Amino acid sequence: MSENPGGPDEPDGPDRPGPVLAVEGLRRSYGAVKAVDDVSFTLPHGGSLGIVGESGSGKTTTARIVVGLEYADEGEVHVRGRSRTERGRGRARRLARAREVQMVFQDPYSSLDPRTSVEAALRETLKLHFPERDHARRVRELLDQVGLGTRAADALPRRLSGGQRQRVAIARALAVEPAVLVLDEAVAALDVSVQAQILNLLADIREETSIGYLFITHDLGVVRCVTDEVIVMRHGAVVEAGRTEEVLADPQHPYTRLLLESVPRPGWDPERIAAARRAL
Ligand SMILES: Nc1ncnc2c1ncn2[C@@H]1O[C@H](COP(=O)(O)OP(=O)(O)OP(=O)(O)O)[C@@H](O)[C@H]1O
Repeated sequence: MSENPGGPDEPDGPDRPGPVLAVEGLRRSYGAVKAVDDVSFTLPHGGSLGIVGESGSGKTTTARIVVGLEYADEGEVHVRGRSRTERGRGRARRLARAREVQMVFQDPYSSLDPRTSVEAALRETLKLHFPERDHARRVRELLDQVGLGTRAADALPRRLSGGQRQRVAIARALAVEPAVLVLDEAVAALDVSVQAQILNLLADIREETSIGYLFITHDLGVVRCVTDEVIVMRHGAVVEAGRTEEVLADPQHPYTRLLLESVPRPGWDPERIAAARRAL
């Protein structure tokens, strides 16, 4: 049987027409809570889309549905034109789904196995997805790509800083050569200077590869830095969407304006923001 579950009908690359990721009419409720309420968006090949909103707005649930960690009550997720919402059967299909979309989580401390060295973690992933390849060479390439020296290769996660761990998590995701990388608050736990390094690294990787990014964040600074387009979520629904620079320079929805005004700066008045929030 073919080990290529994608089959010959799975074209790839930036020249392929259509978005790399298309999300249509997603809905997910938990009891009476509409966590995701009719969310649609597309991500072009090699593009970077931010999903921004406050805690509880439905960003993470949307991301988890895209990755396949959560199911949708309604709606469709397509990667490279192929549906992800049909439940895949069999190991080969599961691996193929994992190769389509990878996720980097907020907490680099809990996302790595404390007993596994960096090199072993990368080798494990490579063995699973590309059993026939030269893993030693690929491990070196991946470490190089995320700016980690060979010294880091032998280290256990606890010997690494938060920024280094996040580099390992990114390398492990890249090892799978996904079409889409979902980053859920991936720099939120890091110091500001380390955040900037990781965001620069992600920008470089996007330039070098045709990978598309879906950035889940509450941080408008992150959105400004690394996304081309943004959608703003509130109470599970998309309230505004557009080019990042346009949305941030000229927000149309009162909630987006409030999010922008909520960023602390000199002369900032939290009382006024709280009143505006109550009025919304
Ligand atoms: N497994 C679950 N069971 C019950 N309710 C849930 C579950 N997951 C999410 N919710 C609820 O769905 C809503 C959206 O949550 P979600 O985590 O997607 O928002 P978010 O914008 O990512 O917030 P945060 O940044 O705090 O994670 C919230 O009201 C949340 O309490």
